Amino acid sequence: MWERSLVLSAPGKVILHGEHAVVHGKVALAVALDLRTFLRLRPSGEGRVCVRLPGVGVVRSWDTPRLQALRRGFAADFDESKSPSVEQLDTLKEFAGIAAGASAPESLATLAFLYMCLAISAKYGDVPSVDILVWSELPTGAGLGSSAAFAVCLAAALLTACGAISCPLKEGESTARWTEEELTLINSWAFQGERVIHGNPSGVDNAVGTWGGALRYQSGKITPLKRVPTLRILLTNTKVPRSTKVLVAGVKEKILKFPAIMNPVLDSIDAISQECQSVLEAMPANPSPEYYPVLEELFDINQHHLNVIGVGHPSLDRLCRVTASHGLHSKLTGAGGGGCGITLLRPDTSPLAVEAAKRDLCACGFECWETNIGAPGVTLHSSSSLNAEVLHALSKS
Ligand SMILES: Nc1ncnc2c1ncn2[C@@H]1O[C@H](COP(=O)(O)OP(=O)(O)OP(=O)(O)O)[C@@H](O)[C@H]1O
Ligand SMILES: C[C@@](O)(CCO)CC(=O)[O-]
Ligand SMILES: [Mg+2]
Repeated sequence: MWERSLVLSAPGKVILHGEHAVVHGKVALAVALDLRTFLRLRPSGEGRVCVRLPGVGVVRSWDTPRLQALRRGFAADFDESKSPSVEQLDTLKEFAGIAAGASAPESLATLAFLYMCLAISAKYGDVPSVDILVWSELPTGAGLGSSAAFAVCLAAALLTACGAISCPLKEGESTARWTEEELTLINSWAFQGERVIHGNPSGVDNAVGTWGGALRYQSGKITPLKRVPTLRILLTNTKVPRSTKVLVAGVKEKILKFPAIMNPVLDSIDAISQECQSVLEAMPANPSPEYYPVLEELFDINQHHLNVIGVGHPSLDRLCRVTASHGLHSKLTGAGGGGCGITLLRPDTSPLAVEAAKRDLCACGFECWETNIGAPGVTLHSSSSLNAEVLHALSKS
């Protein structure tokens, strides 16, 4: 029986360059955000697994013997190296009463939870009777990697609860992280959760959620950036809803339809990521303004490319126009089609210019805030180390 309570968290992410192209083997540069998803796991001695996801309106619980019977009834093996099969997902949908083609946030979140719970139980031993609550500072479905932060939290909690990885938080410590080997296992199971939610993810979002910091990602290869300057980034949420799964599928369709037109665009995005990496690694920790014109131009070119591959949106065009009227450069981040955009702020951008841009963006109905990037990856917390807002959210849910 599991007897400990755990609280852990994983960060969201911002993709500087390479979204979508990374699904097709190109380079992406991504950084962890100071907005996180939190998961609390508590023992529940009732022979039930209970999951509450207030962000998507889910409250579900299942008897552990029913879950065990379902897992035993699966013909195919669960493995972190194999994609969830259509048959497995159909069986889980039927079990959870989710309609065949359902793609609502609550259906995908429930399905990802059930898949990970059963797959991890099948491989490492049954997940004990627990009560799981997930709460997030991230907007859902807005391009900031909320699905990956959710999947990373679930992977870390479930692997810990069934003993596949350690529980590294010692008495008296406020936070702790897992070993590299354990992080690799968390990342590979989080990727499975992303596969349930996204269909065909590249893995960049869960890599950032797991390792945090700033990294280069290409075809599963994760390389922390050598040096990351302090970048000031304004994040704007257009609040236009969209689905990463649908947008990724749309890009694939376009590539299949117009390979000779689309592949050079993806190659150009790849070159932008590489150029940006060279500039960032050459910049001192507190860079002077001279480095910024290149970074700004790369934002502009990539934003055009993202429109060409079909993931722009009038709200994002508006965001770019509004910030351009204040001399600032923006691009969409994540899957596009609405969601969030990022605006690069120069060290010499005056607070007045930032305030004026924010005011105009808010007047469009957008929400915007300045962010810090390079946050730590998945982390265990002692309850006493959590800030008041998180404690409040976890206790009232
Ligand atoms: N806090 C949460 N609780 C439960 N499920 C969540 C939570 N956050 C995200 N999800 C799941 O992730 C889905 C959103 O994922 P999606 O990939 O479309 O957007 P995103 O991850 O926010 O953006 P992007 O992939 O572009 O960075 C939701 O539909 C839901 O199933
Ligand atoms: C659009 C995409 O490139 C980034 C979503 O944050 C999808 C992926 O990499 O899985
Ligand atoms: Mg996502």
